[in-house]
Amino acid sequence: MSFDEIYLKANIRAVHNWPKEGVTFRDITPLLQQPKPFRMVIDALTQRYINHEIDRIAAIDSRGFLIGSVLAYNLNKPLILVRKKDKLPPPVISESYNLEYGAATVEIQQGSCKEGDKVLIIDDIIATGGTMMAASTLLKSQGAEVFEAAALIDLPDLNGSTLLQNIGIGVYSLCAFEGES
Ligand SMILES: O=P(O)(O)OC[C@H]1O[C@H](OP(=O)(O)OP(=O)(O)O)[C@H](O)[C@@H]1O
Ligand SMILES: Nc1ncnc2[nH]cnc12
Repeated sequence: MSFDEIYLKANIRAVHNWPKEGVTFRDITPLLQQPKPFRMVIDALTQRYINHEIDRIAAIDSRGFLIGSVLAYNLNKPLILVRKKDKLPPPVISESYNLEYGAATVEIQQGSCKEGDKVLIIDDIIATGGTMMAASTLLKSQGAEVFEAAALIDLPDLNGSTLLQNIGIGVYSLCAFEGES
């Protein structure tokens, strides 16, 4: 593990049995409350994507907005909001999915991307991969391509990143919690 990964992980709090028994919630609020690790996240993602031909950034409601909007600003790219159900004004398209502790529906506005656009999806965490998968389905239904699915945290034990890679979606994360409670 690199020093940067150890440092980022040290600023993410484990909350056991929340929001449900058996789930270890990875709380990024300590990281957000300190400029240094938050800047590390944004700078690392900016460096990774700055020289790539990406047309748009899609950020996922709500924690993904915190990272994705700053990244879109840094990379000077249009921002697509992938929002929870009934938050975006119509016309929207919807996709439902399961996540580690429940089920949800996400939506994007029709016309938020164009045929052939290369879209980078940003979220805070990949767990089961259901949210990234739903976002990808919505974007692809509009003719866009997913450039990569990027997150601050991966939880490989929940197989989401493997699942995404198996269907041809590249995955990138800055740190992982594996075999850790
Ligand atoms: O890989 P998955 O199993 O889909 O889980 C990851 C998703 O779960 C969390 O979102 P949540 O729905 O809790 O919303 P929030 O960001 O508004 O807290 C997290 O922010 C990711 O979007
Ligand atoms: N374990 C977890 N911690 C934080 N966010 C999550 N989203 C899905 N699973 C999660």
